[in-house]
Amino acid sequence: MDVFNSVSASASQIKCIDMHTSGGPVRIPISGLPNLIGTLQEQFKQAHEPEYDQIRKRILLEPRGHDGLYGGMLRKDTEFVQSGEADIGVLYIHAGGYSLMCGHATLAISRFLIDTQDLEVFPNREKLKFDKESLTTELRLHAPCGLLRITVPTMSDGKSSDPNRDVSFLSVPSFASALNVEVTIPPTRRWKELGTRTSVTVDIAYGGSFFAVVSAQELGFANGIKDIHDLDEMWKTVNAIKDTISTTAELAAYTYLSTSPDPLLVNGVIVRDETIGCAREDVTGFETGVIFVGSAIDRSPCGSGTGARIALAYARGQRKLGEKWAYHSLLSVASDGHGPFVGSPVEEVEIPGGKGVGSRGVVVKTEGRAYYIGATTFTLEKADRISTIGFKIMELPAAIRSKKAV
Ligand SMILES: O=C(O)[C@H]1NCC[C@@H]1O
Repeated sequence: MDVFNSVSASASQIKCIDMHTSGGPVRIPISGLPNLIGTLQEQFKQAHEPEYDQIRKRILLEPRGHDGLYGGMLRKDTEFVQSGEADIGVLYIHAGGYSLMCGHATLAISRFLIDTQDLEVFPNREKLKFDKESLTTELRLHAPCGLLRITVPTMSDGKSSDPNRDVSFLSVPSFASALNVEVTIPPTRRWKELGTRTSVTVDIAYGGSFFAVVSAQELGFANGIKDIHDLDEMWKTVNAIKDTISTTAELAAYTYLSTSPDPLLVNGVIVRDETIGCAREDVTGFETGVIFVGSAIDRSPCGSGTGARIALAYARGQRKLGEKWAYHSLLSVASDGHGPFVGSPVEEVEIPGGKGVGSRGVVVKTEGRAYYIGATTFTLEKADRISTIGFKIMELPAAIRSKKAV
């Protein structure tokens, strides 16, 4: 224990709680956080500055983390916390940067916020209302995309979360911004399964961030996801779609929010398959999605992508308010159906500034479970020149090419 204790006690330590939501890893730093100030959007911007961003890189990149790792930096002071609209704020972090929304991290962070009684970490913890009847606690989280309203199953002591029941959250309004748009794939970026076709038909929807949604069959995989043998190859396919949307003005126009002057662009591509998945007693249907976000495949069924897919189904008249659907990931299907997210549209709303199909949207409720997997203290020794801001092995060839000869 001597080395364990001395490393844990080092001056440069960052303490983290590690969890996973349906396999999607979530790291929650609870000490050593950057001192960001201002509104949540201002903090979001500041966090990108190298002196602050090195904390994110140190805990999420290699050798301490990996490409698929997500997390949440709790923000005790935001404008919504000051006005009493939120209990606490969060900045979602991942190995590639920062995101507006992360459903799987929200589910994990919410359990942690019920379990912690440490007022240094969560000053408003004692103000949360525990409902003895339903054995749940309500939590309001100020996220970069807006206010999330969360219900956490709680044990009868009111002080700890119940891992045997689903956490759920009501997200910011989700909407379909484009149904059946044709994306013409440049000749050099076409994939084998596309055959002689030159374009694919995709949907674009918002669930806290924008997703392009396309069926595996439309991409040319006749038997759906089962026909996908090489996930590395699939990146080329989804990146061709994503890049074409971003660089084609009339397609990028589908990724605007009225609150933002610039397009937000497509955060991820969801390759869906309605022919596989597993039902649950309380759902009317299911589907499976392989979610390509940033430089990683989502291990979880993707909370923001669940909102986007429900908005699409609702816009097509395929889903009723309150109707539950199970959203599976590759992992939940491979795990005998354990760990889907269950989503349902709960309220139809107007989307400010929305056009056409995007003028109406839905508030989506997403349910899922998160579990603790560890509590870690990371350290940085002064002599260590490699791990200060971490690295991504796949980016090293490009980094070497851009260096001057020494
Ligand atoms: O659950 C989600 O919303 C996220 N999972 C990784 C990428 C998405 O942001």
